[in-house]
Amino acid sequence: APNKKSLPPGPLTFPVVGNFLWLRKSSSEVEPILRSLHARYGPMVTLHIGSGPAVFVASPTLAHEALVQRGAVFADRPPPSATMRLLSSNQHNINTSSYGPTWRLLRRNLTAEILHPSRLRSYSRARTRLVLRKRWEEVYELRECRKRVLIPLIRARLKAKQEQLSKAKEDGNDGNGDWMVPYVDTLLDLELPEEKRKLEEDQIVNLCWEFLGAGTDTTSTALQWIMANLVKYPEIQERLYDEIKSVVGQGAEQVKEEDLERMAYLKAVVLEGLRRHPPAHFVLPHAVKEDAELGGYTIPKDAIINFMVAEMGWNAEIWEDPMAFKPERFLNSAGGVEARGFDITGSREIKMMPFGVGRRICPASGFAMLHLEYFVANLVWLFKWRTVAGEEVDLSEKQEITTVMKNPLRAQISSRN
Ligand code: HEM
Repeated sequence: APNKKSLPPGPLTFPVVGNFLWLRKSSSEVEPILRSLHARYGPMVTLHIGSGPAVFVASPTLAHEALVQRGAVFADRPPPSATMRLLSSNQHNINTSSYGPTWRLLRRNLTAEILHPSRLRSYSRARTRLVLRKRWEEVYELRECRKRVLIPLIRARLKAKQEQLSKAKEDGNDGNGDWMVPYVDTLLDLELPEEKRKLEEDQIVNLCWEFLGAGTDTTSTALQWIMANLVKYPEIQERLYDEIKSVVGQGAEQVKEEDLERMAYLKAVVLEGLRRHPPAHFVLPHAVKEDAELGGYTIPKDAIINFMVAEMGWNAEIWEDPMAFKPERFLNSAGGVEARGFDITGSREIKMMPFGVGRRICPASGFAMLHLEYFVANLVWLFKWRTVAGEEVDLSEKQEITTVMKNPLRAQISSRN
């Protein structure tokens, strides 16, 4: 029986250099090792890496207990490293701030003002247009698009933002429809709870960076995985095309946001993409403010605790034939409803958690779902996607900031009309 006073089991020493905080390289080296440690020791294991112990939880039931049932206990973040403190303007952004009033204020500002349904439409249109407007070459690389369009865009925006910020008060310029401006405006108005003062300029730039950074790589990675599967499995793409046609009607110029909720198979395709290929294989590191118990073990307050997102989505006790890409697993026998009603927040039970769950769940999960549906629907409605002659879609993974395709998707696309 586990000793109630002890950390979860694990190897005594573990020769990994690097840190887990930002899901970088080391996590891809550690993931297969963790898998075998879980097979040997059970659903919770401890690794001693860097400064303190890091506990990894593979069980959806224990994740639900920690993050949902006892959410407030497990909602903290570990103290940042010196570098991270600098990069986050001393923890003045959402993902690094500890569980408390500053975190709550910044997070509420984002969800209430920016990710609010009334604003979603213009954001998602602006971002979607970026990709759809691109010249579509016969063979097109989505990842190239990420590099060529999104990253320069972020750089330009940030630069522009810094310039705009210094001018913002004088000319009240809305930056010519610049879609970041409303967020900046909300940030200019905020007063920090403990310090009773407005945000400083670098903190505002930092929050904009978080907004762009957290949303761009994750979303484009998910999109690429989904499109890769639609190229690899043309019958799924055709079924999706048929569903879109039945909703928007022959000859429709594009799929509109309001059409999406009538497309159950579309939602199933996006969910299956996030289950089989979650962009983040782990959540961001969590911590507890006081020593806490979980699964019969102690989680000390200096430990990192993380949850194995990808493992949960691939759990054979929950998902039949888990490594196969089968959107219809989300449909009920009547062909709908279940996918539309699927609870991605895991509030009742966790079957997958691509956005995390509980207090620290991705604040943009709804936005990201909507955006992915909008992208996928339009890309399939406007173009037929096929493998490039003589090539096969390779679903091998590679760890970057997110888990991306080792061999980026290449596809032959042709206009549908
Ligand atoms: C497919 C797209 C996305 C995926 C898969 C995703 C996934 C995640 C995950 C796994 C976490 C960590 C949860 C935890 O630590 O427990 C997270 C946190 C976060 N995400 Fe997302 N995300 C996506 C899109 C976005 C977008 C579009 C934005 C912003 C517009 C965003 C903003 C954030 C922020 C601010 C946090 C930190 C939350 C906190 O610490 O309270 N994400 N996301």
